[in-house]
Amino acid sequence: MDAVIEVNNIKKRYKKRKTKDIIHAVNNISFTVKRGEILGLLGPNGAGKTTTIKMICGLLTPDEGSIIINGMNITDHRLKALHHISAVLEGNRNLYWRLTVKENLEYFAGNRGVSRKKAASLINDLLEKFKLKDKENELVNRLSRGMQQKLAIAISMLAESDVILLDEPTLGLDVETGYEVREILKSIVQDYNRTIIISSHDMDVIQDICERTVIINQGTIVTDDKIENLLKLFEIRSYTITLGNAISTKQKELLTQKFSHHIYTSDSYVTTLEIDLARSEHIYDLFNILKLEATPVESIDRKTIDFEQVFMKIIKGERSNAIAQPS
Ligand SMILES: Nc1ncnc2c1ncn2[C@@H]1O[C@H](COP(=O)(O)OP(=O)(O)OP(=O)(O)O)[C@@H](O)[C@H]1O
Repeated sequence: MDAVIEVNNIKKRYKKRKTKDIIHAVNNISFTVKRGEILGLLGPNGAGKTTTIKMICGLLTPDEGSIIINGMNITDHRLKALHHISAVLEGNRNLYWRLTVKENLEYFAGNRGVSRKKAASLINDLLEKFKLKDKENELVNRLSRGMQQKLAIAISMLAESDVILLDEPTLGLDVETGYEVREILKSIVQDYNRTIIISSHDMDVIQDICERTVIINQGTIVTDDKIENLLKLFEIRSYTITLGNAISTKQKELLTQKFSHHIYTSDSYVTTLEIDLARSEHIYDLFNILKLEATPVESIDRKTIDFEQVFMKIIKGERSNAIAQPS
């Protein structure tokens, strides 16, 4: 496998200032990222995403474990390894607000050692690609948040590094600009063969642009899999069953004992049972409960499920044993 990044058993602890309590922000995380991949790093607030990203781009040093970039350990070959990484962490905060769009690009090109000759054509390409050409002479503090975010990502492209790390790149953007940023990120991977790690709370963005996701909760990985697989897995196990009549108290008790995640609704029009099965063969247990009172089954539908629901189920620990455990 052509791994650009290998994260091996990294740990990071913080000490709370007042109480001196230890927080295990990242607790033994391992994953790899292949060239040309867009990996989504997900997790609820405080899960450890930013700490992980900051360790990969060298802003924090892991307490334990190693990070290998293009075969180089960042502890042993810090400068060389970090040369392959660009990060957009707090978007517009890194820009020079009193310089124009073009001046910002020129400044950062010089800063990253791009020759003047090469910089001119590179900057022109980026202005075109990011649809910022007509704003090139505008001061950054006059730009919308979306334009500033696009400029921050364009700047991350100047160093021509293999990997781009993005923390919440669409946060606070309107729908149209958010969409434009997604398209730009996809094309960065396709046209420039870059690798992207993106952290976001926006599941639509993750579902749209990432093939694979690493989900972190309380400093550890709970899932590392293709988004497509996770959707399929949960869709297959989530059913909506319409029943011909209401079920008895005995049946309700058995359902609660057997299936921790189910919703039963019954009114004068319709009786339905929404149920998640940990294993597909558990459907037979359900049929046995229905058979007790000869409850007729009118229809069985697989529930359609979006990635946001999958994410919530995984975070709440409702994932089935069938989900691949991180190695
Ligand atoms: N400098 C710090 N000092 C002490 N604790 C910290 C520090 N930075 C982060 N933490 C704690 O470490 C844990 C992980 O934080 P981190 O910012 O990595 O999470 P996150 O997944 O990026 O969260 P969010 O989505 O809210 O940005 C949290 O409990 C956080 O409060």
